[in-house]
Amino acid sequence: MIHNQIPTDIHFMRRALELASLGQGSVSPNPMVGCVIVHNNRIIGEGWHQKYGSWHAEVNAIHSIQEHDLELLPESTVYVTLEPCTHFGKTPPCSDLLIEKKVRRVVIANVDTNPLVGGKGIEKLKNAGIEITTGILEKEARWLNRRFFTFIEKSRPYIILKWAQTADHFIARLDFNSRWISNDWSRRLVHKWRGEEPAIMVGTTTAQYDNPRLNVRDWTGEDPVRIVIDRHLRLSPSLHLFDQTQTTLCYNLKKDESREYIQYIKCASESTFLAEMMVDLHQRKIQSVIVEGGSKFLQELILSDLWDEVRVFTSDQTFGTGIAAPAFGGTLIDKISIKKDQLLVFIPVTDSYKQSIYTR
Ligand SMILES: NC(=O)C1=CN([C@@H]2O[C@H](COP(=O)(O)OP(=O)(O)OC[C@H]3O[C@@H](n4cnc5c(N)ncnc54)[C@H](OP(=O)(O)O)[C@@H]3O)[C@@H](O)[C@H]2O)C=CC1
Ligand SMILES: Nc1c(N[C@@H]2O[C@H](COP(=O)(O)O)[C@@H](O)[C@H]2O)[nH]c(=O)[nH]c1=O
Ligand SMILES: [Zn+2]
Repeated sequence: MIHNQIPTDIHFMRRALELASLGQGSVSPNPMVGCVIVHNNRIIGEGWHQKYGSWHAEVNAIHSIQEHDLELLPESTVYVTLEPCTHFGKTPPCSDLLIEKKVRRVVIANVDTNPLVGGKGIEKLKNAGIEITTGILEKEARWLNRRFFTFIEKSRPYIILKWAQTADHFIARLDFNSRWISNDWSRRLVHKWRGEEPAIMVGTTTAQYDNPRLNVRDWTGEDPVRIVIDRHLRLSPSLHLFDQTQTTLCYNLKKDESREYIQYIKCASESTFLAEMMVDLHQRKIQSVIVEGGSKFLQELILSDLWDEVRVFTSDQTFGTGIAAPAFGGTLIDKISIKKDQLLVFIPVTDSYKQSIYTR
């Protein structure tokens, strides 16, 4: 590659990433993918993967090209955030399409670690004589698709732990009342987040005392699948979680049972409970989950290294006494003030690829 091509490649890949991000919340368990087609520094086509099961980014980008520009394809560069696919999934392989259109060059951010694709797309394009560049904005693209890559590489959902704590680090009063620690604006942001993940999870005591709805009310977005831990089936069926307005999965040690909106999933033992739950969630293709407490359950996940992001709101209220917030160690990657609340975002210390984005 000619050295001075890199700033140009970064410029157009940034646009492709921007387009990819428009698929957030609609494409899971697929990755978000964006594509930009460029001829002589002019964008002639753009597209992104818009919905699970629908056309891939490359197809949408090619379809967006105006009739009179189609002849430019053999002299064009395709910027795509993920290696083009080679398999017949819900749509035909994108690598075949790019070969058929005889594009000159393909620039890729991430090689796909999906075993169905893994390097095969690049190989196929190269064999067809197409020039390939990889690794442009690789870390940024991996961060955007962190849910997808974690799901594929760790065979479990990407796990976001979220809680609100007082300035003296309590998540509830001693009588289990936690309404409300964070302010209206922070809680509205949480509703946006709920719409961004396919599933939301809480522990038994939280389900019992808060009787949460766990839906998206203060933002627009699809309601996530609700997941509750109730190992000994102590929860009352009259809770909102079981109101049949949305699917609820209940992981327990007692029974397997499937009803229209409620599925009880039995894990074999206490000691393997969390691991079994992860296997089951992976099988159900639940790519990510936001865990909204309580403290005990969050702590169990932290102790088992089952987390990828912590988002914690700290308000200016103090309780003096109460249920302590979970303890954890992580690397701070973001800090935002929301009126008087402070939102801090952490990732595990060991996640070097994510950290490198923030420490450059
Ligand atoms: N401020 C905030 O952001 C939030 C505050 N809250 C507050 O927190 C309080 C409840 O929190 P807390 O008392 O900590 O309870 P939790 O809601 O965390 O309930 C404890 C959970 O941990 C499970 N558990 C315990 N040990 C294990 C293990 N080894 N493996 C797997 N699971 C395990 C329990 O299972 P089981 O019981 O089935 O045995 C139960 O589901 C409420 O007052 C609520 O209002 C809740 C959420 C958020
Ligand atoms: N108290 C508290 C939170 N509590 C979380 O919100 C849940 C209630 O959800 P819903 O019934 O859908 O409104 C509750 O069970 C707990 O998980 N969240 C916050 O952002 N800030 C707060 O101060
Ligand atoms: Zn494809």
